[in-house]
Amino acid sequence: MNSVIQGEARYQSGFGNEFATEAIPGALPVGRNSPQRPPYGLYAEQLSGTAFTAPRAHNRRSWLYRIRPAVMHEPFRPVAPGRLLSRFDEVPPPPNQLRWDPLPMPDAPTDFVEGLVTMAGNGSPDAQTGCGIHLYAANRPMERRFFHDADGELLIVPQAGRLRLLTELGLLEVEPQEIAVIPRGVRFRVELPDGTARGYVCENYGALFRLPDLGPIGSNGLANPRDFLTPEARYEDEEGEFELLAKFGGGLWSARIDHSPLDVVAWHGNYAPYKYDLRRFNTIGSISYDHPDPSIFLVLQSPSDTPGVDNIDFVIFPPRWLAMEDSFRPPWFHRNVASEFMGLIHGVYDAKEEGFLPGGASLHTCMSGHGPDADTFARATAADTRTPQKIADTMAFMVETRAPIRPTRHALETAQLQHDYYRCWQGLKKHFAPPKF
Ligand SMILES: O=C(O)Cc1cc(O)ccc1O
Ligand SMILES: [Fe+2]
Repeated sequence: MNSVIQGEARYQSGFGNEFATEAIPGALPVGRNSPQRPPYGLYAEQLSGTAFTAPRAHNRRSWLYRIRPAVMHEPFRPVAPGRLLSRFDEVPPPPNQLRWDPLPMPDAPTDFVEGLVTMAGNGSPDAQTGCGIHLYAANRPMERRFFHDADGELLIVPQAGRLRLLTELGLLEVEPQEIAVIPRGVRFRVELPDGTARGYVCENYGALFRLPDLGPIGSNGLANPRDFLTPEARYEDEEGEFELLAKFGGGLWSARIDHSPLDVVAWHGNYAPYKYDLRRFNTIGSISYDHPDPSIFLVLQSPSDTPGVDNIDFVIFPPRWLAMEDSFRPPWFHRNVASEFMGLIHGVYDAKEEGFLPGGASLHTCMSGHGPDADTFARATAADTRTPQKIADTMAFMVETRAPIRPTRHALETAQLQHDYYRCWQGLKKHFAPPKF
């Protein structure tokens, strides 16, 4: 088997492959999914991430061979969801440009789920369209508790501190500048190897993230499929008092469970968590003139029902060379029918000299004007564009959505909101000098 070993974790490479993995040799049934008696007394269970009848190219499901079936837990009861939300009608969405300082690390003991704070979103889990955009800041591991999100798949973007994601289908270890995707419904718990962790989560209510078509780019480029890593099977055989948390219907629920649900000894299929190192992205740009549309930086897309118009585009702005001649090289001034929520993982973003901090966030909603701040404009209009320029030490990302992104009440009332954000454009000078006739 083509195994990729990183630290303690073992992965299989490829995007959406038909993987097959067993923690004990012989645990995977051969030739059928649901034999009368699966090997070693395991239970067979199917986990479907798309409709049974979805076209083969988009059909995602896995078969799990586990010590106990997932149904074995006590009833779920609602619990206070903290600041984790799936409703975006609390406040009228302002058309203002918004920006936030990083979320402070918590004072009180806070695990990954407790540390989730919803900043914005659109659509709804029931409608199976849109997304929730959350930040997290955590300082303790999830102990004796597990979580699954029935509302959407979770795209996790660590900004500070590594995460150990122990999932039903195996272990993912991710660090800042890597991302992880946990499919809808997959149970997991999060440990913090560095003691604390902070980052972003995009909860995708719509179609599963996939790699975009490459069109005229050809058969390689952007995020290459083999750089996506899915864990090999790994299981816990533990009994005791545990808690199973579920996000469902926008709410948070809790059930007692008397064993670890991470008890999948073997699995096969194409519905599984994965991780990707954003530094592997094959960035493509202009080698003649002009700054291309940010779609050139697309890592993963969640398509909508309208061809070419995505529910979510997950886009990154990685280190790269700028070679465009006689061009304004940074992102241009623009307004967009789509809405743009951005985060900064590392370094400085090339459209903002200051104020957009690692761990911070910005939101430029449908048709709100934005672009380079006054300092960036001054620098870029004076730059010598006869030579290429390297943008190094940077990693920003954007969650771009078809529907307007609506901030939560918390996002508009938090102390992290930068009330003076608009000022970064107020220094743009009038340069108009018409010819005198
Ligand atoms: O607004 C932004 O900073 C994101 C962005 C970057 C870019 O290179 C082109 C368009 C765009 O919206
Ligand atoms: Fe933009």
